[in-house]
Amino acid sequence: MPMNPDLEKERQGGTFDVEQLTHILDGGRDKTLKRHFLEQEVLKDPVFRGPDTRFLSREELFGELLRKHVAVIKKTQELSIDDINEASTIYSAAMNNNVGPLTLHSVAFVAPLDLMADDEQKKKWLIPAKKYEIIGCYAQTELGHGSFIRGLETRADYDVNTQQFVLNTPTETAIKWWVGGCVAVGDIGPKFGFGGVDNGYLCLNNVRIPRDNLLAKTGKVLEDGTYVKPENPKVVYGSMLGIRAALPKVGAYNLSKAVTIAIRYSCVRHQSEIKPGCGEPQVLDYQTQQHKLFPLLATAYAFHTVGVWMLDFHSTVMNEINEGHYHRLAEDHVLAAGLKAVINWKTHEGIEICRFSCGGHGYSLASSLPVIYVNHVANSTAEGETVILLLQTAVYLMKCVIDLEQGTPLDPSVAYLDQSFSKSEQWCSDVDMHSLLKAIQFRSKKFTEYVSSFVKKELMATGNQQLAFNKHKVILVECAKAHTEAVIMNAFVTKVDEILQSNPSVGKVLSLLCQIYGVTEILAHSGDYIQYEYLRKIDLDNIQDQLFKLYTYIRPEAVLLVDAFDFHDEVLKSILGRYDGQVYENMFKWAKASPFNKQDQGTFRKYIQQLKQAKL
Ligand SMILES: CCCCCCC/C=C/C(=O)SCCNC(=O)CCNC(=O)[C@H](O)C(C)(C)COP(=O)(O)OP(=O)(O)OC[C@H]1O[C@@H](n2cnc3c(N)ncnc32)[C@H](O)[C@@H]1OP(=O)(O)O
Ligand SMILES: Cc1cc2nc3c(=O)[nH]c(=O)nc-3n(C[C@H](O)[C@H](O)[C@H](O)COP(=O)(O)OP(=O)(O)OC[C@H]3O[C@@H](n4cnc5c(N)ncnc54)[C@H](O)[C@@H]3O)c2cc1C
Repeated sequence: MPMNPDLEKERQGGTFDVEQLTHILDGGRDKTLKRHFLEQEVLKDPVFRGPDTRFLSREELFGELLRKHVAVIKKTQELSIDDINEASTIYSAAMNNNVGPLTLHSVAFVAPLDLMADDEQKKKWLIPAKKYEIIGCYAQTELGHGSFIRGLETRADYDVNTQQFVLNTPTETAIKWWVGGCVAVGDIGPKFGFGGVDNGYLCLNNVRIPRDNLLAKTGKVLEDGTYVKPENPKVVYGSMLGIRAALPKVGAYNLSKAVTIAIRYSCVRHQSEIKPGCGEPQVLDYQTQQHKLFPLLATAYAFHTVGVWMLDFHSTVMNEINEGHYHRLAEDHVLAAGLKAVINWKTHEGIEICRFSCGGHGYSLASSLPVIYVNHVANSTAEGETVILLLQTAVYLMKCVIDLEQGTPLDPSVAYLDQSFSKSEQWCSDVDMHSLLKAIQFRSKKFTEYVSSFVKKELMATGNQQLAFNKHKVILVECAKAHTEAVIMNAFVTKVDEILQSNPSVGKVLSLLCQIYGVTEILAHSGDYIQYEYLRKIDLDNIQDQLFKLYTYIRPEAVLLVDAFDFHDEVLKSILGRYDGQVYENMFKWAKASPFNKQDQGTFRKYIQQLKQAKL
């Protein structure tokens, strides 16, 4: 199909090599080539062809996705793929923006086995689980409790005579609920999205399991029922850490899809007139459309950068723990918690803004933006609800303030809390990314000190830490968000500095995005900067001008920056986001193909005719 002339023109501009940026995003040219190969292995294989999942009922969708997910597993085994990113490429190429039914098996069943099973148990369960010879799920949440793990009611009573645990869900609120991939007892019913996963319920009534079913690499129960505590009790929470550490990159992936769709479509869509008689401009030429989408484009790059960094950090900590070193578990936990919470929340807001920016066609499943949204938004609840996780990060920051007072060294990701910040010169409208980072770190430091003063006062008054925290949860959450933004901006600036050395033209365009991210974050909290006397009104006015100026620099690069995400049309599965920009013809073709247009529903005659007979 010929290229839409608008997109063709967009692709003639730009100041950087798109392919080189794709290689950077993938982690190198070889990884890009391998990704292309794996995508083609899926796209050319007829087993992955099937009905458009956007037209399917819940039951049909589950069946079709299970069929495809099994084919993904077979293809992954056939190609002997064990790299997580490569396996994800095969999965994403097949799933059409859905979550596959066996996802929980790999992310929530295999991972804890890897982390907490001893060698014997690994042989017995981990090896067959990795081969899908046994399928598992993660049944932690109950009807009555999800966030508050210490409130879970399920019982596991040890029967010393039979060396067994007797499992019971003694109350209705104890029923295991939301269990993804739980095909045992029942499905919890239709959901907002996640239609590909059969989230189930599980009632346990004197279910007996052998003593050695308790994963024994950390804690264990001896034959006489004695419980041997793990060296570090918190490692038991580690099974939730793995998914949380991966979800920032999942957020970046989903936001990258949404901005690709919205920016390409905004170049194809012409609407209204700026100068009468001079034709309808591309909607991306409106400053308001740029204000919706360019901060999100910058955010997608920022989230990808910090998502890759988080996964590397987590993998290093897990290797340390496997060797018995737990000193970085706390930092890993609060980084994963804060990044998972902030990134997934801002991503689902961003996907919605992308949908809105496509007008009516964004609301159609033809755009796939609703599909991407409803499947992504679960990530702000699943694997740790947003506020719950931010509170974890906030409590850690309160401890950092005490550590600072006591002269205890801080973890690297919070070292800036021990720095002094000063800004004397007036900001003009070309503030560099390092100065923006310093400002964001300054705000986080001041906010942490401010919140800590309230918590301390409350602690003095009540002597109860939980009460003190509970009274100030709103500002504790904001404090955790401020710190997480400092982590994100630091990762982005560090990566862009590195790229400026290796590939100046790519680095330069990314530094513009980094400035957009930083300026947007500062303007979103301008009151704090005035209150802490770090910025004056003139500074804020100047960086507002800077933001609009940055939009003019990014405008000619925008399509190339989303092309660099390199989503194959079959992976993006969006008519608005097609690489060739041939939207209208394909929208009409897609609509005509809808089953709703295929068979005469018969309902018209059945009901409307009655009205006519009723002599209106
Ligand atoms: C492609 C997308 C796929 C997505 C699939 C999604 C599938 C979804 C699966 C699920 O949803 S599984 C269920 C997830 N459930 C949760 O996340 C529950 C959230 N709640 C908790 O984690 C805990 O209740 C809590 C909020 C952490 C509270 O724990 P607790 O009541 O024990 O009190 P605290 O004092 O806060 O914590 C004790 C101690 O432990 C440290 N800690 C807590 N969590 C972790 C962890 N994950 N890793 C390491 N350390 C942890 C915490 O910092 C405290 O340390 P100290 O302060 O005592 O030093
Ligand atoms: C798509 C999806 C898939 C899932 N898959 C699984 C799975 O496979 N296995 C599994 O075990 N679970 C699963 N879950 C459950 C998930 O882990 C829980 O929903 C999540 O942990 C939130 O707990 P909750 O539902 O009890 O919400 P609640 O904790 O009841 O939250 C309700 C509200 O109360 C607030 N709140 C709660 N506690 C506090 C507090 N201490 N301070 C301040 N505010 C508070 C929360 O912020 C929230 O606004 C899944 C959930 C979803 C949506």
